[in-house]
Amino acid sequence: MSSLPSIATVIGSGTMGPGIAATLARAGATVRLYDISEDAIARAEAAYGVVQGVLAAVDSPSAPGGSVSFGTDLDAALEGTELIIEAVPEKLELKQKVFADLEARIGDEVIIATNTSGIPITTMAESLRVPGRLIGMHWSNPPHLIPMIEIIPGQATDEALVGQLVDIVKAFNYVPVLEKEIPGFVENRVLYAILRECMALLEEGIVTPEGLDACVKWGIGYKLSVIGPTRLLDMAGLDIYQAVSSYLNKDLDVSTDTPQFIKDKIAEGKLGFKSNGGMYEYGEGDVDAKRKEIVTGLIAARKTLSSIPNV
Ligand SMILES: NC(=O)c1ccc[n+]([C@@H]2O[C@H](COP(=O)([O-])OP(=O)(O)OC[C@H]3O[C@@H](n4cnc5c(N)ncnc54)[C@H](O)[C@@H]3O)[C@@H](O)[C@H]2O)c1
Ligand SMILES: Cc1ncc(CO)c(C(=O)O)c1O
Repeated sequence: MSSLPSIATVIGSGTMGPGIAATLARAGATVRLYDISEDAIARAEAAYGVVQGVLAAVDSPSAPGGSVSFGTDLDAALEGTELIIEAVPEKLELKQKVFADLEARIGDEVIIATNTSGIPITTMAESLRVPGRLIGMHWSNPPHLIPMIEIIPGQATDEALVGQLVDIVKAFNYVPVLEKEIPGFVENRVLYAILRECMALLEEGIVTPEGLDACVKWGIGYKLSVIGPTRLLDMAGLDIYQAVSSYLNKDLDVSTDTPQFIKDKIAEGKLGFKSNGGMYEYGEGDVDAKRKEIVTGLIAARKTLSSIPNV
């Protein structure tokens, strides 16, 4: 755990911040979780116990001395910090304002890692006093359960920082995936390619939502959780891939915009779990039950996947 910073600060305690803070703290870091919203901090404090239980259940690496403190005082959150992880909403101007507020308070040696889902690091760094300190650190949701982090240097990122962040990620036993900068990074490019085809199949009435979920979960997710797409091609045979891709690729969806039926749902206020309806409808208590089922499933799957060889 020697590469782990002693003190780290997480900026933004919404969906991602608390799980990120808890993961670092369990590995031994003193973590300060900061938000501008008192309500968000209160929610994060309430959720922290649950997240700690989940980390214990998956046997997440643990070292003594770690802690999370919660607050809306930025100066206090930054005192002595070595690593800042920014997890505020995905808006370039907001992130750049946050970076300016941070840089007014920290020394040049402090690392800023951004959890952006895909805004180019190079663009974000343009407004920084010390552009070399900014690097992409894309956690996957839920961050305390998915043990993989994409690391994306921008054009201005210090070369030494790349290796340093790789070592930090390894120190809490996550898998660092180093990438070149590209919109959406690798994980979301693959996910959005899958989602584009899925939404087109639904829109054309080819399959029901239930059928689609079962097909992707068992036919694709189950297999890919064990072998990965590159190895899958070796298992299937490159000749089979050529035979199928030669007629299928030209038939796949290539739309460049969000599907109209998704836009219509959003216009009706159907956003998913957060509005008790989206792709599916949810009655009283259904969303909480589904959330629990998802966490239980992810815990069980992570334990299993951690216990089998990387093939
Ligand atoms: N939600 C996901 O599944 C997910 C996954 C990977 C990456 N990300 C990325 O992580 C980042 C955060 O996403 P999220 O889903 O946690 O967002 P969120 O909206 O749930 O939470 C953001 C938090 O930031 C706070 N905030 C707003 N302005 C602030 C400021 N100036 N200073 C401090 N805090 C401020 C808000 O009060 C809120 O609590 C985004 O860049 C997002 O794209 C999200
Ligand atoms: C649909 C979707 N879009 C973005 C993200 C975060 O980058 C996720 C996720 O689960 O992490 C997602 O599911």
